[in-house]
Amino acid sequence: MAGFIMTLDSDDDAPRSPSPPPARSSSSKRQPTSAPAPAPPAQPAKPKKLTKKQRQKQKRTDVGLAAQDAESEREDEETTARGGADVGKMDKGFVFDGFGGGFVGRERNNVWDSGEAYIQKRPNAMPRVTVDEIIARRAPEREAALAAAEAQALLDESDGLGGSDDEDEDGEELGDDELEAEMIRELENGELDFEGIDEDSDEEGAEGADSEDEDGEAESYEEKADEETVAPKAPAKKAASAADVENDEENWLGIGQKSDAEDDEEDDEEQDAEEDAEMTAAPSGFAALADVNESDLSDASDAEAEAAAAGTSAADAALAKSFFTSHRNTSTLPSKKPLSFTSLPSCTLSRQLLLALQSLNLSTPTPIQAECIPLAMLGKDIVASSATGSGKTVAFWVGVLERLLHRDRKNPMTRVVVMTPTRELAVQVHGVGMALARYTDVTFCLCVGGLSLKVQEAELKQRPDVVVSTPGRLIDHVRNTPCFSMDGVEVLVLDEADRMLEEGFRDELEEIIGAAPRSRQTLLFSATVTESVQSLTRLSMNKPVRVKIDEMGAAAKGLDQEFLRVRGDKAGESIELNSRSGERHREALLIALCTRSFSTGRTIIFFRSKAQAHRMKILFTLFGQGLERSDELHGDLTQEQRLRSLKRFRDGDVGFLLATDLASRGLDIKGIENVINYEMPKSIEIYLHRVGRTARAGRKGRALTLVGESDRKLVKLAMKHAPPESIKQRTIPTDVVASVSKQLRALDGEVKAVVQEEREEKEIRRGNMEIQKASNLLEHEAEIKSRPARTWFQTQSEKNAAKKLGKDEHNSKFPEKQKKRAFEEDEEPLSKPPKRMPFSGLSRREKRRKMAMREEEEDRETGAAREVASSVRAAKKASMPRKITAARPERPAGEGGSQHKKKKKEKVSIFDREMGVAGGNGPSDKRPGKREREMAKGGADGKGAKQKLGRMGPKPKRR
Ligand SMILES: Nc1ncnc2c1ncn2[C@@H]1O[C@H](COP(=O)(O)OP(=O)(O)OP(=O)(O)O)[C@@H](O)[C@H]1O
Repeated sequence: MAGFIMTLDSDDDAPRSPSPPPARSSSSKRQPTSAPAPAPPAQPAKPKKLTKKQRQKQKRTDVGLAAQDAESEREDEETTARGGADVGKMDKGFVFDGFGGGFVGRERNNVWDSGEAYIQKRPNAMPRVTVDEIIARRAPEREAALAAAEAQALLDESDGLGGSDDEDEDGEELGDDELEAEMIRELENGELDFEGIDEDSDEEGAEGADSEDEDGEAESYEEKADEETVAPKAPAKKAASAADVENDEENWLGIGQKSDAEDDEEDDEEQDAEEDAEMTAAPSGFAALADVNESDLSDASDAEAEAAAAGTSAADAALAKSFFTSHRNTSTLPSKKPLSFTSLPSCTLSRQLLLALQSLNLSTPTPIQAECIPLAMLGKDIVASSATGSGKTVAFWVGVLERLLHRDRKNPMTRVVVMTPTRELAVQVHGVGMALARYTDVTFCLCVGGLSLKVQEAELKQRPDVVVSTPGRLIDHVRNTPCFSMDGVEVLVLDEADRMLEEGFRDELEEIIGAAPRSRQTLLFSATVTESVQSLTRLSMNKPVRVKIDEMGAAAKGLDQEFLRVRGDKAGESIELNSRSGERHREALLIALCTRSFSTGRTIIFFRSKAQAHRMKILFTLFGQGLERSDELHGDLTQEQRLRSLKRFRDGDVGFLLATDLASRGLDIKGIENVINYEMPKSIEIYLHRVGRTARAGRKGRALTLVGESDRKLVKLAMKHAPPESIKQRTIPTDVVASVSKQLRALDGEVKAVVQEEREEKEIRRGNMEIQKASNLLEHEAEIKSRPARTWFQTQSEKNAAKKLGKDEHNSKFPEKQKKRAFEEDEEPLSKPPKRMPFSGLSRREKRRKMAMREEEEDRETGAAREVASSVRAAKKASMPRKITAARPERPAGEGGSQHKKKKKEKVSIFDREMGVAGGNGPSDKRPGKREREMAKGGADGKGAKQKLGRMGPKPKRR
């Protein structure tokens, strides 16, 4: 991680006036203090000899003046810059006065880099080979293959066989080309969705770089697109359906259409007929969204959907009334003059914090800040929500830090815990806190998974005032780090609170709440705070104040939302219904978009699964044309890789970040201009958080979502809270997608080869790890064994169950068909039926039975190995010191068996025993089994029996 630079305490724009010491991470005396600006050479009129003390005083004054001058100059520059067009407007008259969109950048501190100090240093660890490296490694091979293919094509052409692909290629190739040709035919016939570009996308089309020739070809695409829009190429017999599709395309978002009662009546019959047709014949797919009001989305279901999205019901509303302390936003009243951080109502911020805010170019509080800071300083519990990018992080930090400035310094302990759902967000929040506390003596520790436990333990020993953490690592420290406890916690902050209250975090949250004192202050922040009081009651809050700035479901003000409709490969078929070909089309669409309309600026692309994001990274790199400037961000990477990806994206080294929902919440990266959703998540919350990565802090941004038929409800919800002019429909020219699709198909072999190499690399790495582990164990056995085992509050199965629950909850927000769509790396030709899993289609019971049988078979096969293992176990047990107990009378032979046997023996009546009956309930004289006979032979102490048992091999599994 040599690339990481700690610039947190760089003094680039820190005021040079005398200031309190900078905030530090508890172990980090590592931060150098701000260097004073060089003093200008003093030119006294009459040189006069000064004493040492006077000289020092003079120097200090000069430095102070110089710093003040520099500061005021900088302020002038900033004021000019702020007047520029870059400053966006927020509702309720608020205008972001800073540059916004990131505490990172030229003049800001790289708050993200605060995680660098915690990166785990494993000198012996084998480095992971990235996709880029593998593809670079394979470059010569690939070039050779391409050259060979070209030569072959030339040869074929000269032989007169090259005219038709269908005739001259071998079987496999022919199949692919046939499919390709068919697809192009369908596209041309209007059966597929990729229609001509519309007016909205003209501009972008012109900007876009093309696949082969950056300028010329892009223009020609555009021309074609225009032609297609005006007069779509379609065979005569298809003309009618193509026109239908065209109409459908034109109004499917319903922009500018009103659901008037009159129109309703007129349209009703038509719609009914359409709906019927949709239900019976091949559905026309994505019926115009303009009709959504009248068709399947009735007002009632609308309200339902919204209530579901907001998590509310009438009962909830009543409960909420009694649960919350009523609060009226005062800072957003129309009559109210714009506030500043120095004139917040009923609170005065300390100088240190004001200086820090100023150094971050923050002078006017956003509405959420103006409301929450005074309440937080009063020690109130808060449940706060406002749109993405509206400054919630500063809103909680300022109040918390202000309270900390009045702490009892003689009694150091962790008083504030801030929790976030993801590690990256924790790094960011920690960085912002450090930046705001730079002129205070407040100490911090970042405790997140994937980063060094040792560094964290060392810092926790120093009793930092603030711990920023993810839930899992926090619990780990509470249980296993002796010097850390949550007994002194006075403030608990849950950032992205609604996510933290989801099932996946439920148990962990309960554990943390249980560990913190009841008297603490609890602050909950999110753009989509849950309205369900039920889940909030779990946090045992004390009459919280509900601060709500924006409507639930509202996206950031400067956001343009575009939707690109995706259909399946047959007319009217939704993309979800034919997964594999559907996936191919989406891939082609995405690549076409990224090479044309989204080729400039920074774009974050969201995928539902890690596999999808990774596959797309391979495709992007192989496809080239600017797409190789991309990185992936998901849970399959190491923490170091994750942070590095973010850094490269932030610094503009890569233009595309291919991410999972890991990056959907909270991340504040300056300069993200575009967000693309590879598919629509099935919840408005996830959608809002994803698209909220752009258009932050009053800036402009663009979000594009590929939508299928089943996404209609959500598209409508997204449209509901957005101004109509911010909603756009995008289409891509048919031939562009077809051409991309063809190129992607040509890459299939290479993709497989890369995946194979990755697999091999992984195996090698795993093998090396095992060797490393074994040699560590041999070398440091005593030390390793003497370490106390780390404990966890759940058993492994409980942990797995909780994990699964969380996953299920997240997945439930995607359509059923998409859930199964996880792309298989070893993809089969489209014509083949999907691969069936073993035992798929069987009932659960039958499946279990079959699995048990298979296990048994395996057991039998590996019987020899098991026998050895169990003999070793038995020998070990035998060599263990025995418990010293009072001597027992020797049992008669055959009675020293297992617990199970003992129980059986207990049932034998005294009468039977005296009569010498071997066992059983009656005098039936059941013949002793093989085990009993072995035991009887083994002697009274049972030792021999155990050894024999080992030799006998594993006990057969119960059916
Ligand atoms: N008072 C302010 N004036 C100007 N810019 C601000 C102000 N407060 C915060 N910002 C800027 O707003 C950006 C977004 O802030 P922040 O990350 O806190 O948003 P958020 O509301 O937490 O978003 P999300 O819901 O996505 O987590 C930051 O980059 C910051 O620079």
